[in-house]
This record gives sequence, structure tokens and C-alpha cells, in this order.
Amino acid sequence: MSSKSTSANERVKVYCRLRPQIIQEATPEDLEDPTFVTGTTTTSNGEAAVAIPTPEKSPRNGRLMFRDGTNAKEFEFDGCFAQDTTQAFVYQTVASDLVQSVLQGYNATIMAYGQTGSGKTHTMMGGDDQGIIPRCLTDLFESRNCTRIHLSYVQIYCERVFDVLEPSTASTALSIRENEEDGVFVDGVQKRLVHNVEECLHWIQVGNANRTVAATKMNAHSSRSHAIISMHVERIDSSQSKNEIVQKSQFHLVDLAGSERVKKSLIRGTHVNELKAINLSLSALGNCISALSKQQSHIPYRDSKLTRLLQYSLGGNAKTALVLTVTPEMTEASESHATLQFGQRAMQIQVQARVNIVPDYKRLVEQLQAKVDAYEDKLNGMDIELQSSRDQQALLLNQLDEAKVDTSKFAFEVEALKTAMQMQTTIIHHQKTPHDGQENKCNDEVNTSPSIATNEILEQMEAKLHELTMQHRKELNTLKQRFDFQVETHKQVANRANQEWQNIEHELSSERTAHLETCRELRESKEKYFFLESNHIDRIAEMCQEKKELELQNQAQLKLIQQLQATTSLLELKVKELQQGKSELSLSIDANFVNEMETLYSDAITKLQLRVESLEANKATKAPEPVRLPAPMTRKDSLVKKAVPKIGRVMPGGRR
Ligand SMILES: Nc1ncnc2c1ncn2[C@@H]1O[C@H](COP(=O)(O)OP(=O)(O)OP(=O)(O)O)[C@@H](O)[C@H]1O
Repeated sequence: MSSKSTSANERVKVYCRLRPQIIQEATPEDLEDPTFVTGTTTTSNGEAAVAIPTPEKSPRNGRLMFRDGTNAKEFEFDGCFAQDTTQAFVYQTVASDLVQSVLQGYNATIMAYGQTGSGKTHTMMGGDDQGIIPRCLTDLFESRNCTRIHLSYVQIYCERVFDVLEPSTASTALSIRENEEDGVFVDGVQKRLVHNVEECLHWIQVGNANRTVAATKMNAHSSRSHAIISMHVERIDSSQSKNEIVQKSQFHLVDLAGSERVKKSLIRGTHVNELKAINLSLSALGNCISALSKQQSHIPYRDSKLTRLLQYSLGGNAKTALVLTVTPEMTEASESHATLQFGQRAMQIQVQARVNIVPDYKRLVEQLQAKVDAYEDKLNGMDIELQSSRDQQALLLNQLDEAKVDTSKFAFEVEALKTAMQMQTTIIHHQKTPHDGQENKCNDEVNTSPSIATNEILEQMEAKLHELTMQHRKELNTLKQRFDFQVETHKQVANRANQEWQNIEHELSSERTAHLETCRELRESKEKYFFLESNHIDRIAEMCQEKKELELQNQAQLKLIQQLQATTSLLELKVKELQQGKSELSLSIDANFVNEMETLYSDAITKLQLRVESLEANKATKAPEPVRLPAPMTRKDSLVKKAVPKIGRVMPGGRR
């Protein structure tokens, strides 16, 4: 894509919006106060860190007053919006011109920057009362003419870029790349073709649902990531049957995550890392803005994903508007001050927005060819004209030569007549001179009359000759004048034709150079395209090969897994069988053991019982002794039970 044509050198436009005091920040006294409404300019104690003077107090637009208890400072921006400014007014001031620029082929970016909870999302998205983004979309679709629009939506979360429109890749970080045609872009991001505002809002909602937000002390729905909604606008030349793209522009709508101090936000755990990443990228943004405002040679765009992605919006080929959002709260004065200083630096950044024209080489070549053909036709026509005037000139020269010949002929005739006349005069003179007296006498009478007659004739002839000579000279003069005039005219025509020929040749040579240049560019683009295509094909082939190999590996792995699963189930069966065998074995061991023990000790028990009985019999025969109750059977059991474990413990392989 070329962007040779019209460029607009301007700077980043900076606006500041003051958020109204909101219920969350209100003191208990405020809440008890029936007159308290959102939108009050001051806090309950009457002090505001940021205040925008009313037009009566400050007729100059774009000024605001900052104070933090000890210091007071005035800031000036391209526009300042007080708490009661409507969303419609903010849109009209900040964005409506940019939408038109985008439709004319310029790139544009609108960013909201400010402390967390200061109203960035409210300004960019809004709620029931729509913010900048939905209003931009409405205007874009209302005024578009022969355009094709795609929408993409990414978030930068913890220094990683995610496509929030593609749930399957929502957890996969994307890379940022750069090329001549698209500038800096997110590689592999999904671009949805959109035909109306509703479709756009649908995709934005889908993206919002996948976006990372959290409740912090400062904001119940705080954005934990930077959100970048991009509209890719392509203007189509419908006059072409193929509907060629003739202009391409990008419109980035950026809702930055808000800066916040960890201590102040009262957040813990993973949210601390989120916050660190946010603060890191915002400070990288601040560094870039600072370097740009000082026109340093190195701008640290690569220090964060955010600055890398916004590289062209910051001092590049884009018209950029920055909306600073601040709160009136005195407790947030230092954050508001930092925001205002950030904006002040951003105001010094120059941008070079250009209309991004996609050259239609084919059409260009056709146009040039048509021009060359027309010139060639014209040249041919002039060639013919020149040739005919040359022919005419040659004809005239011929005529002139003929006339010269005639003149010399006449001159010769005149000369001949003169000679004849001289001869005649000489003869007459001789006749007049007397040779002898007689002869003279005789001839006197005879010769006097012829001499008079000859003289008369001669005089008449001389007069006639003179008249003829004069007339001829006159005719010759006229003829010569006419010829001279014609020759002069033809010379002029020839000169003019030569001049025109040279002009056309000059024009043609510059056209030819441009034509050749275009052809060279076309050839280069084609070569580049073929090179990319062949690379692409190679890469696809490689990937197919890799895929095949992976599939084979996968199949082998699957086989292995299946084999392992079969082995596992066999082993499990075996284990079950073994366990069953084991429990059966242990039951039979137990039963055997008890039986053995019973047989082992049954003699001893019988003996003991006999002994007890004999002792009891003795006792009955002897003196009466205190009655002894027979030992309960349980005792025997308990003895057995006591004995068993003891024996069990000493028996090799016994049960524990
Ligand atoms: N100009 C305003 N008028 C009315 N309410 C506002 C205005 N600005 C912000 N708010 C309200 O303030 C609260 C915080 O605003 P918002 O979520 O836009 O802040 P934020 O800067 O985007 O915060 P974070 O960076 O944490 O995402 C919201 O409830 C929002 O409706």
C-alpha cells in the first residue's frame, strides 16, 4: 500500500474530561444531604483538585485549574469538558472529524487515559448514554460510501495480546508484527466483516464478555487490561467491475486500563501482578510520549506491547486524539496532576497522517497506455501535416525556380532584343555614313523614309519592351513576394510543428519515465508477491509435512496408548484376581490357623477343664469353700484369642 498522496502534518489533539463526583466517593454526610447528586463539582468540604472555569470566568476554551492544597496551576488543552458535559458534545468535539478522516483514507486513533475509575470506559463506551465508540460506529456506517468494514478487538493483559473475539484462542497470546503494507499489526487476529452498527455492538459485547475486569476499591468494574477495538475500513472503487480496493484506513479506539497504586487499591494476589503490568505499560507509554515530545532520535516503542501496537498512532501515520479523564477529588490530586502532565507532553507530538492509497497498477498502466496512444495519434497527425507542408514548400520552391527560369528567359529575351536593337542602330548608323557622293545622293531619298520608319518601329519596340520588362518585373515581384510569404508561413508552420514535436517528445519522455517507474514498481510488487507466495507455499508444504509427521507420531502414540491401556486393563484384572486370591488366601489362612490353634490347644484346654473340674470336685468334698463360679466360656475364647495373636506373632509368615 502506498501513502504518497496528501498528508496532513498536525499534532496529537488532547482533551480533558472531568468526571463528576460519584456516590462511591461521597461521604456519609453527602449521602444524607438530599441535595447531593452525581455531577457536583466539589467534594463535601468544597475543594476540588481539578476545576474547569465557566465561560464567564474564563472566556478562553480548553483551560482548567489544578490545585492540590498548596499549589495551583493552570493547564491548557484542545478542549476541556466539565462534569455536566454531555456524551454527545464530547463525541462531536473529539471524534466526529476523525470519523470523516477515516472515510477519506486516513488512519486515526482515539485513546482514553487516566487514573482508574476516572471515567475512561464511560467516555469511550458509555452505557445507556452512548460514549465515543458507539457514536463513531453510527457515523461511520451512516456516511460510508462504497466501503467494506472489518472489526477486530484485542486486549493487552499482563503484557500479552489476546483476541477477545475468538473464544478458542482467547487464552493464546498473539504476536505483534510489522510490515510495509499494514504497519504494526496483531498477527492472526480475527477480523469480523461488519455491515451495520448492531453487528459491531454485538462483537464488542462478545469481546467485553471475554475481557478481564475486576472490582477494586476505586472501581467496581475496573478494566484490568488495555482494550483496543480496531475498525479496518477499505474503500472500494465500484466503477471497476472487479471492485478493487483503492484506499485502506484503520481506526483504533483504545480504552486503556487505569493506573492505580497497589497500596491504595487494596488488592492482593494475582491482581497485584495485573496492576504491575498495567503500571509498567502505562509508564512505557509515558516514556514514549516524553521522548516524542522532546523529538528524541530513539523512541522506546518496544518497551511494552501497548506502545508497540500504538507505535503508528503516536507520532506516525495517524490522526490521534487523546482524552484525559480526571476526578475532582482532592485525595486523587497527585494522580490527576500526573495525568494532566502526561496530556501536556502529548500535545507536543507531531503526527504525519497520510491518505493510504492502494495503487491499482493495472489501471494506472492502462491509463498511461491510453495517454501514450493519444499522444502517438497526435504525433502521427502532426507528422502528416508536417509532411504535407514540406511537400507544399518543395512545390513552392519548384514554382519559384520555374519563375526564376522564366525571369531569366525574359531577361535573356530582353537582352536579345536589346542586342537586336543595337545591331539595328548600328546598321542605321552605317547607312547614314556616306561612302561616295553619288551613291549618297542617289540613296538619300531612298533611305530617309525607311530610317524614319525603322526609328519609329524601334522606338515602339523599345517602348513595348520597356513596358513588357516593367510588367514582367512587377509580376515577378508579386510572385516573389507571394512565394516569400508562403515560404515564410511554411517555415513558421514547420518551426511550430518542430517545437510541438519537441514538447510532446519531452512530455512523452516524462510520461514514459513515470510509466516505466510504475512498471518497475509493479514488477517489484509482483516479485515480492511471488516471493511471498512461494515462501508461503513452502511454509504450507513444510507445515503439511510437519502435520503429517505429527499425525503419524500421534497415531503411533495413540497405538502405544491403546497398547498401554490394554496392558493396564490386563494388569488391573490380574491385580484384581491376585487381590481376590489374596483375600481368599488370607481367609483360608485365618480359618486354618484357628483350626490349627484349636487342635493345637484343644488338649491343653481339655486338660485345663478337667483340672478345673477335679479341683471343683476336691473342693466340694473338702470344707466348704467360697463358691466359685465356673469359668465362662468366653474366658476360653478370650484365652484363645489372646493366645492366637501371640502365637501368630511368633509364627513365621503369621498374620499381623
Ligand atoms: N462523566 C461521567 N458522568 C457520570 N458518571 C461517570 C462519568 N465518568 C465516569 N462515571 C462513572 O464512574 C464509574 C467509573 O468509571 P469508569 O468505569 O468509566 O472508569 P475507568 O476510568 O474506565 O476505570 P478503570 O480504569 O478502572 O476501568 C462508573 O460507574 C461510571 O459510570
